[in-house]
Amino acid sequence: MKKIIIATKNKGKAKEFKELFAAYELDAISLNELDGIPDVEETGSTFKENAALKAEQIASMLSLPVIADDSGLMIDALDGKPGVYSARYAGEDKSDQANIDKVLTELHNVPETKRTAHFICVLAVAVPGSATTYYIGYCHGRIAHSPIGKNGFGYDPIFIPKGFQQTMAQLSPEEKNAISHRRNALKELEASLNKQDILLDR
Ligand SMILES: O=c1[nH]c(=O)c2ncn([C@@H]3O[C@H](COP(=O)(O)OP(=O)(O)OP(=O)(O)O)[C@@H](O)[C@H]3O)c2[nH]1
Ligand SMILES: [Mg+2]
Repeated sequence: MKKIIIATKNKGKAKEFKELFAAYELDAISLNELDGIPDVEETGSTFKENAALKAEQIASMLSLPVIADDSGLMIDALDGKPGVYSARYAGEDKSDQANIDKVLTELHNVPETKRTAHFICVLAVAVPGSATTYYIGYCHGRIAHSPIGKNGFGYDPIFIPKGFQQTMAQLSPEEKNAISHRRNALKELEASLNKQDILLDR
């Protein structure tokens, strides 16, 4: 099976990319499967900048084509927060539980109709010697009043996708992968997947 490298150390993302790329008969290799890859500092102020930093630094380190995902949750009542800081919203230790608690506290007293939010995923494709390309996907929904469900990762237990009555964490992996921001970004990339030199033969 051909391989593709995804510059992430997030186990939830890595699992979803394995599942999503399997549909294209591609094996998505995350940084957790490679030895000695340092963390890339996410110093950008936009999803695009951070996705580029991750993809380009790892691509130049490995001299191989690399895809990176920078993603997050944007809540309308919080002026788009947690946004680019989604992973570290409640602190540097990147605790999903603490992030969820912080969001629910901030949305305390915000009524149903004002709890709208969306996930965003920006994929950056870095190929050594070529200009980096970008693909964006969204998933719209609203924030629940309490966490429910055990699937997924991050804010999934408090995110109810549009058209659903359950949280993302109550959906099966197949259901999430059919509607997620990551899926929608990958749909944009799909057309150039075979055109671009981003697949590894070994
Ligand atoms: O409920 C969720 N379902 C999702 O599908 C999802 N996608 C992103 N997020 C949140 O946004 C941060 C990304 O930050 P991020 O792109 O910097 O990734 P990260 O730091 O976790 O790993 P890496 O890929 O950088 O190694 C994550 O940690 C999560 O908090 C999600 N939450
Ligand atoms: Mg990160």
